Amino acid sequence: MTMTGEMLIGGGGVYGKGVAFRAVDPATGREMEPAFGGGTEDEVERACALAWEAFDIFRETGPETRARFLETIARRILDLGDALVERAVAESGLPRSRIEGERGRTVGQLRLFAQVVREGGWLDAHIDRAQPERSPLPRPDLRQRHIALGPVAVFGASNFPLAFSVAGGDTASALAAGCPVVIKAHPAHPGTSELVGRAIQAAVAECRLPDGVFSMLFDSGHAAGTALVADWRIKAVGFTGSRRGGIALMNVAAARREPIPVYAEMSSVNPIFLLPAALETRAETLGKAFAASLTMGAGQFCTNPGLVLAVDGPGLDRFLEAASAALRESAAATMLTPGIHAAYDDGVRRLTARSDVRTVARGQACAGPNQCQAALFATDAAAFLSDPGLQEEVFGSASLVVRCPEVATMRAVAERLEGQLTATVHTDDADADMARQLFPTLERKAGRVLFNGWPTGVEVCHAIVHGGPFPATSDSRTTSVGALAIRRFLRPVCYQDVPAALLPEAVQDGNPLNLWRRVDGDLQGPVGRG
Ligand SMILES: NC(=O)C1=CN([C@@H]2O[C@H](COP(=O)(O)OP(=O)(O)OC[C@H]3O[C@@H](n4cnc5c(N)ncnc54)[C@H](OP(=O)(O)O)[C@@H]3O)[C@@H](O)[C@H]2O)C=CC1
Ligand SMILES: O=C(O)CCC(=O)C(=O)O
Repeated sequence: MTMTGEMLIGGGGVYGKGVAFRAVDPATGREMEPAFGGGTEDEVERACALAWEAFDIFRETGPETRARFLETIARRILDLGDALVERAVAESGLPRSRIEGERGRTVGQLRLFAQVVREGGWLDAHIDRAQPERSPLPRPDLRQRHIALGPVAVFGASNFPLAFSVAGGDTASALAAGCPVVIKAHPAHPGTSELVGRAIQAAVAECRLPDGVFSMLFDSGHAAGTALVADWRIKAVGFTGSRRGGIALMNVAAARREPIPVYAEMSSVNPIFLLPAALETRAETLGKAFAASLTMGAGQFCTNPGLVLAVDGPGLDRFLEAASAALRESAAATMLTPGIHAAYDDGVRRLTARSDVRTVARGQACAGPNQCQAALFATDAAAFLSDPGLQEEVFGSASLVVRCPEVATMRAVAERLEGQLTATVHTDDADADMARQLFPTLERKAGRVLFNGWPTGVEVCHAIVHGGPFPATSDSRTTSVGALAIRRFLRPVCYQDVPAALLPEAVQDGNPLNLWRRVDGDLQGPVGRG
């Protein structure tokens, strides 16, 4: 498949009339062909009009049709073969093995949502039958199911060119819910986006769905993305990126005549709590494993361990020695874009310049453009508690260790943290009481609490939560990874005394979709699915 630089509007390709841009290979700093035409409000208008036209038909497609559509997208992404992998490697600077793994995750995610759609639990069907004889008032017939919210705008993320981009988790979950998707591709990987977008477009045609189910826009500035979120036909937004970008889009969504939900995953430093007995027994192992988690993918994960809390003492010293030794050995790695690299260097410079922060170790020096040289810093709890600026994420392989005088201070620091995607505790048996005391705070602060592991690497499954209180996300009630993500794009509708002939299948008397349903308060299983 050749790249044209076109946006995909419904079934067609349109070369944008806005400012054109090219992808940059961050490993060489060189621009790549072709040039991609930036979108204008005309293309946003057309994509939204088509999505709206497609909405009523798409949301009422049966579970089997929608599941097959998701599986067809997965197959067509795999059919792109090496061309996709090579382009994604060149545009992101990420190693081939990582991109191949990410492709597997993307395809697995689409297939997981196919399974979720078929199973039907997302419809959450309830029936409370009429009680005409009830006194003092009769009860009407009431039935409830969930329906798709409407067309969804998805902003592709820079740091996952496949799994959080054009066919990533936001797109898969929105399509699974029955929402057409208009994606604003990330300008860091437009070629990868076009290839994947064309695979989705071909899947739409193969499954004979309306063209407007999927469109993809480019934007070389913020105008098209802003117009997309402001368009009345868009009913929700999925975003992964910076706090500034996420908040800007939340403000656009909130200022509309009809405000809409924005599910933005933004900023997290993912605190690691090293409890005393764990440090005592395995400080060296912890230090080495921490450095591996910190430097994975040049630290360009929102789950990167950017903050470490421990009680000051010999255990922490041993941890720092081991982590520093591993970091000093770590090669500098290419970052995703020149902009992300510049932001990283700025953040490191800011910390280095502070008198209350000590530079503990740096990774190997940069050997090419846009490289991340890992950095480990330390401060004390008093300094950390007195300056909220020390909580700010430095996106990349940088982390700050906070030395606490006692365990109670670790709790005090935990209480002052902003919302997080993850919180991790390293414990041994002798730490059990302290872990129990910390636990309620961590549950309040984070979407995922982990013990004796590292936060990088998110499992795509039913139980995962990749979310958390602000600023980790804009809405802590849900997740952007895993099966539960479909809920973001659904809303309940109640049908009161609606004639049988008009009732949707999910709440018809004969249970034609063979669902689990709650009928008059009792959970009833589908035939043959016990
Ligand atoms: N926590 C996390 O998961 C991640 C955090 N980041 C952070 O974000 C920084 C920049 O990376 P990037 O991925 O480009 O994230 P951004 O938030 O800058 O951009 C993400 C997407 O949103 C668009 N966008 C940003 N601001 C606006 C706005 N005001 N109005 C309309 N659209 C907007 C961007 O368009 P355009 O590119 O045209 O500006 C891009 O398509 C990193 O240095 C890092 O700090 C990045 C990735 C993941
Ligand atoms: O660590 C992961 O697998 C997911 C991380 C993520 O969502 C992100 O970095 O944006």
